[in-house]
Formats: sequence, structure tokens, C-alpha cells
Amino acid sequence: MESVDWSRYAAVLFDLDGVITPTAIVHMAAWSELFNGYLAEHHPEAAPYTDRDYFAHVDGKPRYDGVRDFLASRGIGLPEGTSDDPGTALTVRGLGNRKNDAFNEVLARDGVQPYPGSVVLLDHLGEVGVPLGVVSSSANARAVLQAAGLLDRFAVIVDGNVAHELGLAGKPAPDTFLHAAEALGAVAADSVVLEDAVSGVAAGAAGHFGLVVGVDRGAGQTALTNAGADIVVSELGHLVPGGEQ
Ligand SMILES: O=P(O)(O)OC[C@H]1O[C@@H](O)[C@H](O)[C@@H](O)[C@@H]1O
Repeated sequence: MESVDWSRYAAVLFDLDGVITPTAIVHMAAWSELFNGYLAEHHPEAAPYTDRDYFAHVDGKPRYDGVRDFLASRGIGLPEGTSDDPGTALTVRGLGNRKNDAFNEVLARDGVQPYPGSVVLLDHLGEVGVPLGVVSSSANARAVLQAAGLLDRFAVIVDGNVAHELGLAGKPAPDTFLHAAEALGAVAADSVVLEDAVSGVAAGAAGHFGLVVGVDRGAGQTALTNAGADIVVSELGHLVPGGEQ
């Protein structure tokens, strides 16, 4: 794997969960608990939810889109409900909120340690002086960055709340990435996207970013390449000069 000459770029945009922090694993566990509990109780005839469903229907998308898209894969449609539905409500938003409670319990209990290789890359980019942004579908992105001690590394954070307030379409649409690049004073062609989810890589490709890096944490090299990744790595430290071994 060749390292990247980061000084060529005007902005670098990171997805968070699964790219900077291993919190994709926490999301995956919370989703599995939610969907398997729901299916067992209400649709025992349906095929159980697996990690394959996560990568195909949920990974990288805004919370309620993930609920809706997974349920649709089993032919199930629920009323949308409202964002303040309790976790017991049998609505798209109620189920999403139930999962969010489980995610936040684990976050409070275990804290977050970033991937060491991702910190190596962030340190290097800090030295190069490229403006950095986080573009995450998660409404919990700030809390996760804070817990990881990395909140101050990023000049711009476009999370699930910002997207909602500004009415930006979620990944796989490119809108949140384009907004972050613009906020950093850069155009897409001079900016880099780093993503572990097929939906996020597809968003980077749709936005015609200068470099789309797929980070394979389980989605698979082929799936990320097919979604539009220019290169795929397993570890962000490999993208730092001298860090490719
Ligand atoms: O429910 P949240 O924290 O707003 O996050 C939404 C999504 O955020 C993405 O970053 C994760 O990859 C998904 O697993 C998660 O479902």
C-alpha cells in the first residue's frame, strides 16, 4: 500500500464509527439485540438478523433509515412514529430509540478508545496542517469523539443532528460530505473521504471526491471497491509515510 501525499489535499473528511473509533462494533451489538428481540417476539417466522444484514441495510446510515431499510428487507413495514417515541413503541422511531438507549449504556459503561492507527494518521495530518472534518450519520458523534479525547482535532463536525437541522440527505447521498468540505473552504475534488461503510463510500463516490478511501472493518474489500473506493486499507496508520509496513 502506497502512502498518500496529504499535502495535496485541502480537506480530509473522516467517518467516525469504524474509522476513528471501534464504535461500529457497539452499534452492531445494539442493533443485533434490538432486531433479534423484535423479530423473536413479533415475527418468529422471519430469518434472524445477522451481521450480514448490518452491512447490507444499516451500516453508516442515519438511525431511522437503518430501522426502516432492515425491516423492509424482511417485508415488514411499521408506522414511522415520532422521535420522542419511547423504546417500547412499535414504530420505526421507537425501535431506533430502543437501540440508542442500548448504545448509550455501553458508551457510558465502557468509554471509547480510538484505533491507534487512526490516531497516528490524525497526528500526521495535524503536522501537515490539512483541515479535518468528521462526517457521521450518528447523532452521538460528538459524545463519542469527546469520550475518545479527539473532539478538538476537527474544525467541522457534521453529525446526525446537523444533517437533521439543515435538512441534508443522509449517506449514501453525498450531501453531508459536500457540506463539510464547503464548511472547510474546500471543493470535493481537492478533498478526501475515509469510510468503512458501503453507504459512506458510495456517498464519497457520488460527491466526486478527490480520493475515497475504504477502510475494511468487515464490509469487505470487494464491496467497498464496488461502491467506489479508490483504495482500500485495513488500518489508517498504513496511510502515513513510513507507516505502510
Ligand atoms: O443511532 P446513531 O448513533 O445516531 O447512529 C446512526 C448510525 O451511525 C453510523 O455511524 C453507524 O455506522 C451506524 O451503525 C449507526 O446506526
